[in-house]
Parts: sequence; C-alpha cells; structure tokens
Amino acid sequence: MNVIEVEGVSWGPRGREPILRDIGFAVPQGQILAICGANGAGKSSLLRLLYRHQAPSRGTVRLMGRDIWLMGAAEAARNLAAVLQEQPTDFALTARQIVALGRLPHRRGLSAGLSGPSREDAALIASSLARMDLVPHADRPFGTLSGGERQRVMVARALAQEPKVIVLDEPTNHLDIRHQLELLALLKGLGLTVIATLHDLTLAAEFAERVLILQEGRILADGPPDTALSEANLARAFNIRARIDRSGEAPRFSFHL
Ligand SMILES: Nc1ncnc2c1ncn2[C@@H]1O[C@H](COP(=O)(O)OP(=O)(O)OP(=O)(O)O)[C@@H](O)[C@H]1O
Repeated sequence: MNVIEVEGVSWGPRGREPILRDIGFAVPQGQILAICGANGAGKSSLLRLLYRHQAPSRGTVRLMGRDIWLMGAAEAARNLAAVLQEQPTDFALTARQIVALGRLPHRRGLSAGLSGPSREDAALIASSLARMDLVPHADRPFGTLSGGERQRVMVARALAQEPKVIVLDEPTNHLDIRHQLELLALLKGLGLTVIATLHDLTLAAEFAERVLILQEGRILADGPPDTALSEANLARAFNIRARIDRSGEAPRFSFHL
C-alpha cells in the first residue's frame, strides 16, 4: 500500500510563478526516501505539502489513501510526524514536556492538553527520550540544550507521536557524525515510512532505498541511489562536475566546479 501519493502537484506563492511543477510520486509503506537537490530546488516546499502545512495549487497529496486536505489536522498528525529545521520557541518547556506534545493528536475531548499524560503516554514519552539518548537531559529546559540535543528532542517528539510516516527536513543538521549515523540507523530500524531531505549525498546513498532529486521545482531523478545519484544527474542538479568511485563498499563522491 502507498502511504503517500503525490499526483500532478504544483505549488507557488499566490500570484507568483510556481516553485514546484508537476510533481508525482508514491511512497510505499516502510520505504526510506531521501530528497536531494541544490539550494532553492524546492525540497522544503515539497515537504510542507506532505505534512499538510501548505495546500498544493494544483494536484493532490494523499496520506493513507485520502486527500490530506479532506482530513483534519489531528488526523493527519496521527499518521504523519514532521521534524523541521525551525524549532519550538517555547524554550522554557523541558525536553520531556516537548516530547509529550507528540501525544496531543491522540488525545480527545475537553481534557486534551489540560490534564497530564496518562500512564501509557508517560511510558511512551520516556521510551522515546531513551531511544534518542536523552535521559540525562529529559528535565532540562529546551533552551539550555545544544543544537544536536534539541534536534534529538524533536525526533523523540515525532517518535512519541507514533506515526506511520516521519518527514524530516535536514535531520542530520547540528548532529555530530556519531549521532548522524545513529539517527539514520534508528530511523531505518523503525519499520516506518521515512521521507527526509538530505544535503549529504554519501549519507543519502547509504541510508535511503530511493532517492528523489529535485531541480528547479521538478523531479530530475527518482530511483534507487545507484541510479538516481549518477554523475550525470549530480552534474545537472548541482551544476558541478561529479565523480563517483564505486570500487569500495560505499560510493565515494568527489565534486569540482
Ligand atoms: N512563501 C514563499 N514565497 C516566495 N518564495 C518562496 C516561498 N517559499 C519558498 N520560496 C522560494 O522557493 C524556492 C524553493 O525553496 P525551498 O525552501 O523549498 O528550497 P530548498 O530546496 O529546501 O532549499 P535549501 O536547500 O536552500 O533549503 C526558493 O527560491 C525560495 O526562496
């Protein structure tokens, strides 16, 4: 089953030229998809359509088979969690309280948001913090955490949301190399559908089962890393000369102007 379906989608700010043009792809359950492309290619704009922040000007985005704009925000959030580059401004909340926000779409009725988390929710919040190596920081105010620790809090919040799809915008930003590898391994091991923008092509090649390359708002390539991340595609997408050495275990990229 396809968890996400994007069909004939264009998007642009009202009254302006479209930024995304005629985008179409479907993501089957459990697939790990990396979205790559140059600065300004439209990666974050495409993610905003997937996590129901912006509606397409043309075409449809379907989540679990239903038009995402025919479901409510809470229903979309029960199925899809987003980890964004912009982080909450409520720096006084503790890491645990931010992770607890991930449970809100699952709570119903008048008590939602007012009462404390149930025992099951508290256990889920604690295990999400533990998976992201945040136990020592759980009760510190978010504003006192390092950039990498904050990023891990945002991923823990997404895990606590128990979604079917996680969409991440540059998730490895701010993370040291160990935490980058740990995060990508953890995402891969979740058994969920994962869609992430990644600037690091080596990480994309290792992590993703499928790579979608955007160029000036259109899909330039969509396929397994070995075919999508070709020298010719990278040269076009980034306007550089690319060499790929595939003699080792993982491809080694080198780039020249
Ligand atoms: N609301 C908006 N109004 C006007 N222009 C916008 C708007 N949102 C995005 N753009 C423009 O659309 C283009 C694509 O932006 P987007 O942030 O999607 O690119 P990106 O591929 O994520 O880039 P980066 O790698 O730099 O993060 C950029 O030129 C950006 O300035």
